[in-house]
Amino acid sequence: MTATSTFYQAAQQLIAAGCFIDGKGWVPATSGNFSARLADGSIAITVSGKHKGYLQVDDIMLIDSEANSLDGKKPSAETGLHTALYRRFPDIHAVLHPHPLNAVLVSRLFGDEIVLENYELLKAFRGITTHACRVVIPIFANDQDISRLAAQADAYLDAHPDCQAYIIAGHGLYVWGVDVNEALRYLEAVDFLLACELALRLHRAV
Ligand SMILES: CSCCC(=O)C(=O)COP(=O)(O)O
Ligand SMILES: [Zn+2]
Repeated sequence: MTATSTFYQAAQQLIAAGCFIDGKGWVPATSGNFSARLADGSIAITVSGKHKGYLQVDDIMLIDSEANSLDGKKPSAETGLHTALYRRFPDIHAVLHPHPLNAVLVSRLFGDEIVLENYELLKAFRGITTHACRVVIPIFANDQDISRLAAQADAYLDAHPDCQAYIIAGHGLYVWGVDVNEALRYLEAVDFLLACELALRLHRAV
């Protein structure tokens, strides 16, 4: 397969992911960004400022592993968070960052993490084979300085290498996977589980 067709294939996957994610209402008002790492180590990523539900091939661009544009286009403002995840996890090939309502609400109501336990849907995560386990999703303070935000995530991931998603407070969610489909599965699972925790919190409050 040529480098071009690999890019085209990745772009099609990100476009389809954007349609699906937008259908769920998870990328309002041009929010969010998506990327896929190609076989040669370059990264297909959404151009900054595009509506992620209406992406065209032209709205996906190519960067190197250091976040340098390879085609003159302007990558996502949050590119540094994507490249930091690809550097850390050699096996992942997709990073999805939506702004789902449930993740934003959780970040307002819970502290610096949310603990998910005893849910069958936890088996959506790679390596989890039983509901009887504990998955922690950290909540980081938002920061307009993406290098500082990446350092915050890196410090956490150093200590918690099995972490599969994080929330940025008042902002959104990051998930990653071996491919776009796995990252999408994690996104759907996390959103469902956050909705469960929010409903429980509401139920206990009344
Ligand atoms: C309009 S949302 C503010 C920026 C943001 O958080 C985001 O996810 C989209 O930024 P991008 O540069 O990737 O379009
Ligand atoms: Zn964002």
